[in-house]
Amino acid sequence: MKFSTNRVLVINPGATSTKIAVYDEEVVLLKKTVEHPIQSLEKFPRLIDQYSYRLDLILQILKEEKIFLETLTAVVGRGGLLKPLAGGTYAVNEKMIEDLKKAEQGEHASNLGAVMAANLGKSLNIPAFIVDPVSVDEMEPVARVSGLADIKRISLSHALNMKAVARKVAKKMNRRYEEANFIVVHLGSGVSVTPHKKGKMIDVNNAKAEGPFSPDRCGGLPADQLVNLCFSGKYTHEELKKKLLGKGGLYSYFATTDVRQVEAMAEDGDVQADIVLEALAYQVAKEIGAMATVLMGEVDRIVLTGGIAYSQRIVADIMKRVKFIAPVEVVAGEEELESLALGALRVLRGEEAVAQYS
Ligand SMILES: Nc1ncnc2c1ncn2[C@@H]1O[C@H](COP(=O)(O)OP(=O)(O)OP(=O)(O)O)[C@@H](O)[C@H]1O
Ligand SMILES: CCCC(=O)O
Repeated sequence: MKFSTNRVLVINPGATSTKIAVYDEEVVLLKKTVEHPIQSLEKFPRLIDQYSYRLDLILQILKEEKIFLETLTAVVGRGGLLKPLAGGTYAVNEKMIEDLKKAEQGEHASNLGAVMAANLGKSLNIPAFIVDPVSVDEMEPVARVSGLADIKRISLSHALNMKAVARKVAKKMNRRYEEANFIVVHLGSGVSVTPHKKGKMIDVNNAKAEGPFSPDRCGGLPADQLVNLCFSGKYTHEELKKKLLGKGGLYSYFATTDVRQVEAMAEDGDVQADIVLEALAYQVAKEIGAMATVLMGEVDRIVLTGGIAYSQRIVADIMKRVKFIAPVEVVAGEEELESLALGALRVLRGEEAVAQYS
């Protein structure tokens, strides 16, 4: 029997875990994180091959929690590395699944979200969606120019959390997201700094390759020295890619991606830990300054979000450098499950038109 209210299953696959939730309208019925030990994942040659393994675990949890599949009215998954597309809630379709399976834009755990949602949606005969995937691209033409004709700047970011948080802050200000200007900074394992101009992310540091360094990524590097490193013979192509993305940033200095551990080292008198932490905040602040020029100084709020926004030290270090630009709002942590549910609900309630991927 279907519920008269909307009951939405939310699936957010991450690198080493799958987070799921069930919402009855905006009320959380279930929230769970299933950890995937590295040994369970490494037997799959490609990320997409993990699909049945992860889906079976989700179905098992729903069974244990006595949430019957026939009571679901929609399913929403995190969207992955699709073709560049505008923000919004998208119906999952064949073309999307084809592109994600081919992973032409790259492998990312979130690529599994739409695939799992599609399968469940089809078998239960309910709509399946994704919301604001990593490849949301609302950049203005001028932002795409890199400075080398062979290379075009691309938009890969924590769009889902940043757009949801910006909507939340706009609501608190009694404004519509589409009517205000924000600089939103996601401070997670990766860092995204985005100017949102009246509801559009008109520029962004590609969180996989540019901007500030992060706990596990190097961010933008001096090009000349990077080229020398590439041809030094010390690393294969794969090794270097992993070094820059996964073993870069804080990890490259301290063999940990945990900001709290590096903070503890700094408190114990480790001078390098102290400087590198300050540099993280310094680089983020510098990027915020750059994005303020993108918005020509018309910034209603700077918003800091993501796990590192729990760090009083880093937040204070960023704030002291950027508070002259606009008031700073801190929304620590991420609310990706809620953001996915709300995106699906906006469409189910007819508040937003569903977008089509082609
Ligand atoms: N209380 C805290 N103080 C300082 N740092 C923290 C705190 N809690 C979490 N972090 C840091 O936040 C980072 C992880 O953030 P988050 O959970 O948003 O990232 P993620 O989900 O792993 O990756 P991403 O957000 O890039 O998709 C880690 O470096 C962690 O050490
Ligand atoms: C590439 C931005 C998204 C992520 O790092 O998870």
